[in-house]
This record gives sequence, C-alpha cells and structure tokens, in this order.
Amino acid sequence: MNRAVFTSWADALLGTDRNQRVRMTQALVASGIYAALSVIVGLGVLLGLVEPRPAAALAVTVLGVSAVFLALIRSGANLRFASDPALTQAQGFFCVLAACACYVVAGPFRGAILMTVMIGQVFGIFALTPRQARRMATLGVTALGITMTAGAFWDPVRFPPRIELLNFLLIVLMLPIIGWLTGTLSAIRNKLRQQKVQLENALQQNRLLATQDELTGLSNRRHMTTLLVAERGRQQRNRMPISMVLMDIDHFKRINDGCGHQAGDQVLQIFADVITHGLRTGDALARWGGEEFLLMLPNTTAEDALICVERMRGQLAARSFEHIAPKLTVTFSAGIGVCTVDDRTDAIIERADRAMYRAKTAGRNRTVVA
Ligand SMILES: Nc1nc2c(ncn2[C@@H]2O[C@H](COP(=O)(O)OP(=O)(O)OP(=O)(O)O)[C@@H](O)[C@H]2O)c(=O)[nH]1
Repeated sequence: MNRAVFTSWADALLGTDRNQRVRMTQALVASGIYAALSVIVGLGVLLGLVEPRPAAALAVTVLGVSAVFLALIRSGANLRFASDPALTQAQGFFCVLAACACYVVAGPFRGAILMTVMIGQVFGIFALTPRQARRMATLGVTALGITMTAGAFWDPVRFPPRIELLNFLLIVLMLPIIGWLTGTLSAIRNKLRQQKVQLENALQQNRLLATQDELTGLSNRRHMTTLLVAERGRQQRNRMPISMVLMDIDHFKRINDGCGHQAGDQVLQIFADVITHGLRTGDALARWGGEEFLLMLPNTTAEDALICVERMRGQLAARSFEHIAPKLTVTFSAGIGVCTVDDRTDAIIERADRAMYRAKTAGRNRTVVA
C-alpha cells in the first residue's frame, strides 16, 4: 500500500487531531487485547475447559463495550469529559470488571487472567494522576478479592479456597507495585509537560526581549533596523517616500533629577503609549536610545509627517502627568528626514537627528523638517 493511501486510511480510522489519534490508538490496542482474550477463552471452550454460554456472553459484552469506547472517542463525544478525555478511568474500571467476569468464566486457567488486570493498570500510565493510579490498583485488588472470596464461598469445588488465597496474594503483591510504578511514571510525565510549558514561555520571552524594549514594549533599535530594511525593500517597488522622525523628550534629565528615575521611566512609558496610539498600520515606533524615539512613516511626505507629529504633540499635551508629579508637563522636540528611493537610510536618520537638534536649540517643543 502506498504512503498516501495508508495516510488516508489512518486518518479515516483515527481522525486527524493529534491527541484524539493517540486516544483512538490506545482504545484500539485495548480492543485488540479484549479480542485476543475472547479468542483464547474460545479455545478454552473448544478444549472443553470453559462453559460455552458464559464465554460467548463475556466475549459479546467485552467487545460491545470496547466498541462503545471507540465510538465515543472517534465521534469526539469523549471531549465532553474535560478532566479525563482519554476515558482512562472508565476504561480502567471496565477492564477490572471484565477481568473479574473472565476470572469466573475461565475455569481452570483463570490464574492467567490476572495478567489482564495488570495490563489495564499499565494503560493508566498515559493519563492517570498518581492518586488515580493508586485508586485503580485498590479497585483491582478489592474487586478481585470479592470475586475470589465469593467463588471460594459458594463454589469451593471450582474455586478451591487454597488456590484462591494464593491467587489473591499474587494480586495483592502485583497490583500495588504496578499502581506505584504507573503513578511514578505519570508524575514524571506531568513534570516533563510542565517543564515543556515553562521552556516555551521562556523562549517566547526571549524572542520578545530580542525585538522589544523592555520598559516601553516598543520595538528596540535592532528590530527597528530590520523593519527599516523591509520597508526600504517595499519602497523599491512602490517608490513612495518614507518619513523618518527622531523624537527626543525635552529636559528629560530634569524630570529624572527632580522626580526620580522611576518617575522618568513612567514618563517614557506614557510617551510611548501616546505616540503609539497616533500611528496608522504600517507605521512603526522604536525606542532608539535613552529618551530618544524613531518613528517610521511609510508612504508619507514631509508635509504629512509634520501634520502627524503635531497631532501627536497635541495628544501628549492633553495627557496628564499630575499623578507622577504636580504640574509636570512633558514635551518633545522632533526632526523629520524624508527618504526617497536613492537615499541611504542612515544618512536620512542622521539628517533627522540634526533637524531634531535644531528644534532643541530653537527653544524645544517643536518640529523641524530637514
Ligand atoms: N528614567 C530613565 N532615564 C533615562 C533612561 N534612559 C536615559 N535616561 C536619562 O535621560 C537623560 C537624558 O538627558 P540629556 O541627554 O541631558 O537630555 P535632556 O535632559 O532630555 O535635555 P534635552 O534633550 O536637551 O531637552 C539622562 O539623564 C539619562 O540618564 C531610562 O530608561 N529611564
């Protein structure tokens, strides 16, 4: 069978969702084990060791219930059980009941049936918490204990008490050990999952730090350089001017010295917030240095950039800084450089920088076009 045909068959049988495929595969393996068990019990019938009617009833019930589990998972109905979507607890509970019934039906080879309960426990590794694994082991010991005691009490010929006692001791020894192993493995699995989430978060944080300024959340200088290169690439096609605006907060040192470094930080954050809110899609603002910001306005002439910057000046003037320090006002000086297709980016930023310094020397709180 070629690969594409195999994949489409696998998709039809298991579904396409990754988690559901895992659950479906596990339920199919469990069904396979029940089917194999039914065949072995059937052989017991052929060999005259097992009664045919109870064996048939057991096989039909076990395979029927397995089919129900498969249908629940394949249809997605299992997802309604948010705490255990793999239905592991229900399947484990059913496995214990099936093993008890099989133990009664199996006749002289019932000792071997005890292994099926253990297999049921091992399936718990995939989904049970350590507590649930212990509970499942306790359920197995209790249910089989009751079955063996009842057999020895009511039918001591078929269930000789001494053999039942030995079988029970075997179960008492094995199930708690498997339960403990299952619980330990499941704890390791949960820890690995937590570590994976922590690693993903740390990676995401690293990615942000590589492109963002931590204080203001704006693009950092490095990221802005990447954005500039990309925009210059687009400009080669659309041949529109790009305005570069350097903005510098006025007398920022006084704010730091008079109100404290923390107040200075807050002013930087508010400044970034006000300017960001005045941007169109495609515009970009970066923290270029300490209290210096670079604004990139694609497809924008110097006249339009000036209008835009003066609008931002008005928005900043309207913003209150009283909660940081009484009577505190914040202004900025800006220089605009316009970049055409043939200009070098760094030359235009330098030109905007010189224009910004002219705005400073001319009295601050103004914009100068280079
Ligand atoms: N709070 C705070 N201050 C910063 C940060 N980065 C740079 N600064 C300060 O920003 C101040 C910049 O001061 P100057 O370059 O002298 O300029 P200025 O006081 O703004 O004066 P003009 O630019 O001439 O209007 C310095 O005191 C820096 O320490 C920061 O992240 N947080």
